[in-house]
Amino acid sequence: MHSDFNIYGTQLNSRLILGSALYPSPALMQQALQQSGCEAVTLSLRRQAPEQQGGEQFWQLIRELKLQLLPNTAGCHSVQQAVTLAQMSREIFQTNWIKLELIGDDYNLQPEPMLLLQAAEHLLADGFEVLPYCTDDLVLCKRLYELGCKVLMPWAAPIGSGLGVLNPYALRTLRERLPDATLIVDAGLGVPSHACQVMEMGFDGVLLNSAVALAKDPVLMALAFSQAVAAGRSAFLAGAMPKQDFASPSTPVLGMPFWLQEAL
Ligand SMILES: CC(=O)[C@@H](O)[C@H](O)COP(=O)(O)O
Repeated sequence: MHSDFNIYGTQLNSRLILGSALYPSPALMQQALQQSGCEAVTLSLRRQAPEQQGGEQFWQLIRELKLQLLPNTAGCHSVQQAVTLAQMSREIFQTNWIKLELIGDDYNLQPEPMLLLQAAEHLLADGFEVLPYCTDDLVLCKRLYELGCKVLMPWAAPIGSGLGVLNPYALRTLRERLPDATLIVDAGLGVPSHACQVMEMGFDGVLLNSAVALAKDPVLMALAFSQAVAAGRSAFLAGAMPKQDFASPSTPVLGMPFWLQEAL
């Protein structure tokens, strides 16, 4: 089916973006990415120290997949760090995409909103296509969008927590108030139903890592997430029935049964 999902003009058929860290082995990472059908993968120059990830084998397997690379600035705490890492990533990975992560609190890895705005402005002016990882705060998201970030990545919950959507009201509000922004929920999803939930809300996509990489069977979990994302998207397009506080029989009992009518 034709997809209208795009990131800064690059069309993607899958609305699932996966991370490349924390897998039991590079080979399992490759299989999980393949099984998920994802077309973009996020990776970090800083975190993915070659010796921790299987060295050259890691890069070889990533290259073989021929996915869109989404470098991220994971672990950065200042504008300067994030900008420098983004520039290095652009040179190495040959892409203008940058997932901008700028951490303001080390306990819950919460993004630093003020520095995020500064760094986004700087990178946009430098020709980057910026995907900021942000909280679900409406005003912050509006400011990032107004700066020129066409894609926003609000969190569902802290990275690696697996808690799922902590504030459905905030995410619903973002979707309603920023109808033209591409909104990808990033971080904190633990099980496929969490991904399905945000897709049903009308989010454009999801990005996740831990839930797949740390599953007992990452390959099967990758498949489950891709199915959940597709199901949530179809449900959003189909339009859910309205909720109500009272019962309404789904099998009408008005009138006379047809067999009784015939007998009379
Ligand atoms: C891989 C990556 O970019 C993470 O920083 C991302 O935010 C995913 O979070 P989870 O690991 O909670 O899915």
